[in-house]
This record gives sequence, C-alpha cells and structure tokens, in this order.
Amino acid sequence: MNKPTTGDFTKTAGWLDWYDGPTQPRFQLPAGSVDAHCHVFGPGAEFPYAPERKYTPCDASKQQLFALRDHLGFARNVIVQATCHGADNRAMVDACLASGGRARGVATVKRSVTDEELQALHAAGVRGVRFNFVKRLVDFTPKDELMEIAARIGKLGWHVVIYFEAVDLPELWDFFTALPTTVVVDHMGRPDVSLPVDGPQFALFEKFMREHTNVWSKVSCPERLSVSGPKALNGEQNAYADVIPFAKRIVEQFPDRVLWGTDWPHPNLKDHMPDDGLLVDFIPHIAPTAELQHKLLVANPMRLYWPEEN
Ligand SMILES: O=C(O)c1cc(C(=O)O)oc(=O)c1
Repeated sequence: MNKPTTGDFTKTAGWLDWYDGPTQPRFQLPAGSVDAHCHVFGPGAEFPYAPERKYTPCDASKQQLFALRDHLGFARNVIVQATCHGADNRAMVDACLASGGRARGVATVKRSVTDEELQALHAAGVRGVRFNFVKRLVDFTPKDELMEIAARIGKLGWHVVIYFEAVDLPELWDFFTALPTTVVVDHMGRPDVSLPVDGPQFALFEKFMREHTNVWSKVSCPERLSVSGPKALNGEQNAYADVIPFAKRIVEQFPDRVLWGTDWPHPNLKDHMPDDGLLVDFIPHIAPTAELQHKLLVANPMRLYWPEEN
C-alpha cells in the first residue's frame, strides 16, 4: 500500500495516520467475509472535506481500502460515511461504484434530500443512513428531522446506523426505540469497559438489544474502547483483553444480529494506530466457534447488505 498523503488540507494536530504495512492475519477469515464498518477519506484533492467537519484526516482512498480488503482476506466492504465529509456522500459513493459490486454504503443525508437523490444513492449501493450523536463529531440535528428521514429511507428497505456514547443511551432510548427500521449500533454503543460487564451501564445496552429485535450491533473498535490494551502491534495475539468480555457477550447472546468491521482508517485515535492484521486476529476471541464466526462475518452482513443474494 502507498503511504498516507495529506493533499492540500492540514491534518488535525496530533492526527495518527493509518498503519502502513499491516501483517497477514493468523486467523483465516471465512470465505465471503464482509468488513462491515470502514471508511474512505477523500482524497481531499478530489473529494474535499466538508466545511463543517470537526477533524481533518489524512487521505484514505478507495484503492487503499480495496488493497487492505484483499490483504486481510475480506471479500466485501460496507463503507460508512465519515463525519469529515458531512452529508456530501461523493467519496463513499465513488468507492461503492468502483468496487464492482463488492461494496455497499451507509450515507449521511439531510432532510432536504430529494427522492431522486435517494434513488441515486440506492443505485450506487447505499443501504442505510447514519445518525450520529457523538458530540465531538457532529452538531446536533433535531430528532423530528431524523425521524422524518428514517420514515423515508425505511420505504427503500434501508436501515439506520446509530453512533452514540453509552452514557447517552438513557436520554436517547425513546427516540431509538421509536425508529421504524432495522437499527445498527456502531461499536456496541461505546461502553466504558473499565466498568463491570455485569454492571448497569452494559445491562442497559443488553436490554436495548434484548427487548428490541430490530436492533443489531457492530462488535467493532476494541482499539477505541480498550483501556488496558495490550495494543494490536508487534505481533500481539491477545490485544485489548478488557473489551473481550463485552463483545463476546453480545456475539453469544445475539449471534444473528452482530456485525464486525475494521473501522479502517481509524479516525481520531489518540494513543496508537493498530495493525489491521492483528485486529482481525481479535475476532476469534469474541466469536470463538466457526458457526459464530460465519454468522458475524458472512451470514449477517450478507442478509443486511446483499439480501438479494440470500
Ligand atoms: O470515534 C470516532 O471518532 C469515529 C468517527 C467516525 C466518523 O468521523 O465518521 O466514525 C467512526 O466510526 C468513529
């Protein structure tokens, strides 16, 4: 892979570039595995970053994403609109169109989006919209606007992806549980993994999934959630030990409603940038059997993003 570039934009101070030269995973992904959460950034010279963005990343192009896909052994990608592109979906759409049917997308849209624009996104491979409630990433959008968007995209058979912090789940509960579509939670709703896995914070998330069978979760981003490490670097085969009990519990309890993704190119990490090969080696720690691995990596993402192939 080529080294990250910055284009004409100035990266956010302290920005960590994605890891160049990931190792070959030891864990062999099942045939047809989907990296169900990853992004493209720009390149800024071709697809400028949004004026309202909260960070400026290094570029991470579709070619670099596809090279990583092939290197790690994934068959397909789900490319999630990154907040640094706001509601300008061109970079994500361009990547989906260039993938030869091997990528689907999740967009960010405003209330003003037209039916024709939604149709064009659908034709490009978009199957969901993302609602973001992480305050460091986006400005607030009124919930009635989001609900209106959810009703419109639901008619296309799309779902809603939600990103929020665990402490905000109580306040967002009524809104989330009123959504009329399948709802996919990014990164397990960002639990504080220094709290007990049996404690009230994670119990609320489990209740959310148990009582609402339309709710799915990505069991991704141990590198973001871990407090203890060790980091997925230098051949480490037991990375992010403190995240394992949380993710494993969700995989085992809800095996038909979980997804996994690399989160490449890993926006806003402050501490270290993981080796994506070693991140793949994290998977068998949270999905210990071949059956769970197949559901997590193949059957579930295919059902949600390529239903016509089922
Ligand atoms: O935690 C984050 O900083 C983060 C940001 C974005 C984005 O900017 O879209 O996406 C993610 O999945 C995670």
